[in-house]
Amino acid sequence: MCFKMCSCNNNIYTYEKLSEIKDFLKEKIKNEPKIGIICGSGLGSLGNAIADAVSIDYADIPDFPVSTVEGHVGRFIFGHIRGTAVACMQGRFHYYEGYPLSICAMPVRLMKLLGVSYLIASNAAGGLNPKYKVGDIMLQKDHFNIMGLAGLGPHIGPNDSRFGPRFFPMTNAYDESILNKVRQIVKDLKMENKVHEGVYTCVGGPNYETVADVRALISLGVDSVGMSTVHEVIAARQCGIRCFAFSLITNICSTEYGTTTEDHSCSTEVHSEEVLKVGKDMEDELRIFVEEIVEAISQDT
Ligand SMILES: O=P(O)(O)O[C@@H]1C[C@H](O)[C@@H](CO)O1
Ligand SMILES: Nc1nc2[nH]cnc2c(=O)[nH]1
Repeated sequence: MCFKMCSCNNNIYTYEKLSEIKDFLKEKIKNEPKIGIICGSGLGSLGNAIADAVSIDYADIPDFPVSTVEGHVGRFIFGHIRGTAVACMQGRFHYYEGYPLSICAMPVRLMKLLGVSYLIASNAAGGLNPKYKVGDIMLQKDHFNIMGLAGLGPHIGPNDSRFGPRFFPMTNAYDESILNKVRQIVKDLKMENKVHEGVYTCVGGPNYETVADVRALISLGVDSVGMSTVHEVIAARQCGIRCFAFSLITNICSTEYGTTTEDHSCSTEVHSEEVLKVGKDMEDELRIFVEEIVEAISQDT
């Protein structure tokens, strides 16, 4: 299948096509997943604690895109976390890979067809809020949809109401009742010193931000910047999935021009190696954090 799409959005992932993919997956999995989990860059190990795991590589799913980025394995893991059936994406699709936002967010619609009613999305992000440190976690209280303001979204083009209404609110995009449960988990796990709440934004990437970009985003009230999640949450809210998302702060975005070192790099530059390393360093702590969240959500009826 050709993944090229024009901006007028002839979405190849129609309801019928996603139903075919759903049927293909359903034959391979034992239980209907209740919670969908999307692992951010370097955070794939969140899926390693899944019991009764059935792994399905994206490459083995008919007509499915593939992950092209380091830190994104490119497979679904279906199974259980603390007794709750989950569908975990070890690898997501990004706009900068050349996929339109409708394809980047398509797996969320697929998860809905599989039975998912809650989404936990994670991302690696740069910290803009001066209080943030590398290794901190930012619970997404909200997002600022820069790409949407520029007319890009997962839902541009003809609307199939089986995926949800044409117009829908985003006022409570991030579910307050899940956030309350997570606030309690943060206290119980004694993580208050490294957990914040803030506003995330997704930019097109794949380059990181200039100093001017960073200063502008800060002035707009944004606390963390990445290259994903927003369009996934939009697709999720359109089809009625309740959402929780968090950023792992993998680097601090620089508001000052750095000094150039002898090898012509810059003292304040961010590199993808450090982004992935911070994810790796945090994997055990984050896995427990996500397990607790799954358990708390599963008590919600
Ligand atoms: O998939 P996420 O949003 O975690 O990935 C972020 C954005 C880029 O893909 C990558 C940059 O290092 O991390
Ligand atoms: N756009 C963006 N994405 C990131 N992902 C991890 N760190 C960053 C960052 O600083 N900027």
